[in-house]
Amino acid sequence: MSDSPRDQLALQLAEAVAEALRVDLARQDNALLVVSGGSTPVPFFEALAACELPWERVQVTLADERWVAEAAEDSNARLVRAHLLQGPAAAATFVPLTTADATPEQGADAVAERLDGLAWPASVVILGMGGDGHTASLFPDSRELGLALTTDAPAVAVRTPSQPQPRITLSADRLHQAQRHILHITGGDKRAVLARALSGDDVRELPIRAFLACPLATYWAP
Ligand SMILES: O=C(O)[C@H](O)[C@@H](O)[C@H](O)[C@H](O)COP(=O)(O)O
Repeated sequence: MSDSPRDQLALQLAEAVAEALRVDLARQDNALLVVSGGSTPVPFFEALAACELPWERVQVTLADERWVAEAAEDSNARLVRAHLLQGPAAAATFVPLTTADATPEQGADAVAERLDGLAWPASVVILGMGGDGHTASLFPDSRELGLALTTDAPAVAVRTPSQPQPRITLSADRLHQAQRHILHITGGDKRAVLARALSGDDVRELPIRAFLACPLATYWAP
C-alpha cells in the first residue's frame, strides 16, 4: 500500500473498523460489518483483509447492490469477494444482496429474510457518497426514495433514471441499526457536497443527510 493520503486513510479506517469489531466480538458471538461498493472502498477492503480478526465470527453484507450477476464488472459482491474476502478474511460470512430472480422486486423478500438472520445492530456501517449526495442506493432521483427513507423493511428495490441498472438498497431504517456509522469519501468535490449537506436539512435533495446525525465519523482524504 502506498503512502498516498488515500491509502493512509484506508489504513486508518481499516484499523478503526478492526478495533470496533474486536470490541464487539469480546461481548457477542458474531459481529456484522455493512460495507458500500463503488471505487473508494478498494484500498480500505485490502487493508482490512490484512487485519488480525476472528474472521469466522465476522459477518459482512452490503449497503446496496446493483441487480447484476456477481461475475459482472460492476457487482459490489464481486468487489467485496475480490478485495476484502481474501486470505484469512475469506472465513467471514458474506451475505450478498442479489438472488437468481430477474428483478430486485422479485428478490427483495428473499434478501430481507437473509438480512434478518444477521447480527443486528451492525457493529459498523460504512457509507460512501456520490456527487449527487446519494448514499447506498438512496438516490435523489429514485422513484422509491421516499419508501426507502420511511419503510421498516430491511431492503428496497430501487430504479433510478441516473443509474443503468435496477438496484437493491438497505433501507434508511436498517442502515441506522448500527453502533457506528462511518462515511468514507475522497476528493474535494465530495467534501464540498458534504459541506452542502451539513448546511441544509432536505434529505430528499441530498440523501446523505439521513445519516448526518447518527453520529457519523467522516474519513476523508484529498
Ligand atoms: O453501489 C454503489 O455504488 C455504492 O454503494 C454507492 O453508494 C457508492 O458508495 C457511491 O456511489 C460512491 O461511489 P465511488 O466510491 O465509486 O465514488
